[in-house]
Amino acid sequence: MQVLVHGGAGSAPDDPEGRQERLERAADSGAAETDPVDAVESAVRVLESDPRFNAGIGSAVQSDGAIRTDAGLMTDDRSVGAACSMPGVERAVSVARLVLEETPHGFVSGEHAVALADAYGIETGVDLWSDRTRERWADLETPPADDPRAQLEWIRERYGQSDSGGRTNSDADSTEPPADHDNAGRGPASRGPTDHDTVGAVAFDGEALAAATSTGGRWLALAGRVGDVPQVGSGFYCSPAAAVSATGAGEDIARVTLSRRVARHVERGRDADAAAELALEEFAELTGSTAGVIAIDARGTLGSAYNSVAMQTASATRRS
Ligand SMILES: NC(=O)C[C@H](N)C(=O)O
Repeated sequence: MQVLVHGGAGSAPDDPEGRQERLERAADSGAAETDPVDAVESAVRVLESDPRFNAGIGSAVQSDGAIRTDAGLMTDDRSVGAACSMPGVERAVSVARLVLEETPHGFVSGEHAVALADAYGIETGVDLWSDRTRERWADLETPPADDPRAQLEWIRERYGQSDSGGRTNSDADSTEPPADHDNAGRGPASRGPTDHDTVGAVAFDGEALAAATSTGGRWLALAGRVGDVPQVGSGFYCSPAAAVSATGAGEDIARVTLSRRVARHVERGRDADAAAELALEEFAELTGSTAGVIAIDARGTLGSAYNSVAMQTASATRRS
C-alpha cells in the first residue's frame, strides 16, 4: 500500500516538526491497511484527532461560535461519499465513508449527517475545541450568535483577508510585522494562521485507488459556509487514473474543480506529479489564489504541488 498525506496548504505552521511527525504517523497508519479506503480513512483519522490540524479536533470556528466539520471520500470506481456542516463530529471522514457505503446518496449535510453518524455508531457530541482555538476565539470581538446579518457584516472584511486575530488587510500589509510575519505581504488566502491545516490522504494498493479530505473549513467564515472539501471534484476526486486531495482557498478551488483537473491531466497522459503542477498553475492563473494538491496515479507515481508558503506532506509504502 502506498499512502501520501497532506496537512494543509497555507502559511508557515507552528511546530512544523511535531506536525511532520504526526503526518508520518498518519501515512504509516494508512500504509498498514490492505484496502485503499481503509488506508485513507485511517490516515485522515490520525490527523483529525490531532488539535494541530484544522480537521476534527482543533477545527476552525464559524461566525456564530460553532465548529462544523466537512469531509469527502472517493474510490476509483467513482463511488462518492461526502458530509458537511457537522457540529460535534471529529471523524468527518468516517461519516463520508458511511454516506458512500450505506446510502444511495453522495452528500449528506448538517444535523441529518450528524444523526446518521450517530445511528451508525460514529461518535457525535465531541468537543472539537482545542486550547488554541479557544484562545483565538476568545481574543475576537464576535457578533451576536443569532444575528446572521451582523455576522455577515463581521466576516465580510475579515474572511480570507485577515487572520483569526482580526487584523485587517492593511494591518497585514503595514511595515509593522504582524505576529505571524511569515505571512506578511503574501496573497490574502495565505494570511490566516489556521487557514492551512486541512488534511487529506490518497492511497494505492497496486490495483485500486482512494482519496479523502477532511476539514473544519476556514476561520472567519459565515456560519453554515461549506468550502471545497466535501464537494466532489473540488476538495477530492478519484478516477481509475488518479486519486487527488486538495487544500487551500475553498471557494476558489471549487470554482475550478481543482482535484478533477489533476485527475484529468493524468487521464490525458501525465504522471501525478506533472498533473498536480499543471493543475495548480491553471488554478493560480484562473483565480490568483492559493492552494495545494496531492495525488497518486495508477502507476504508483506520487505528486504534489502548492503555491502557498507551506504544505507539509508525508508518504509511506508497505508491501502486503
Ligand atoms: N485549509 C483549507 O484547506 C480550507 C478548505 N479548503 C476550505 O476552504 O474549507
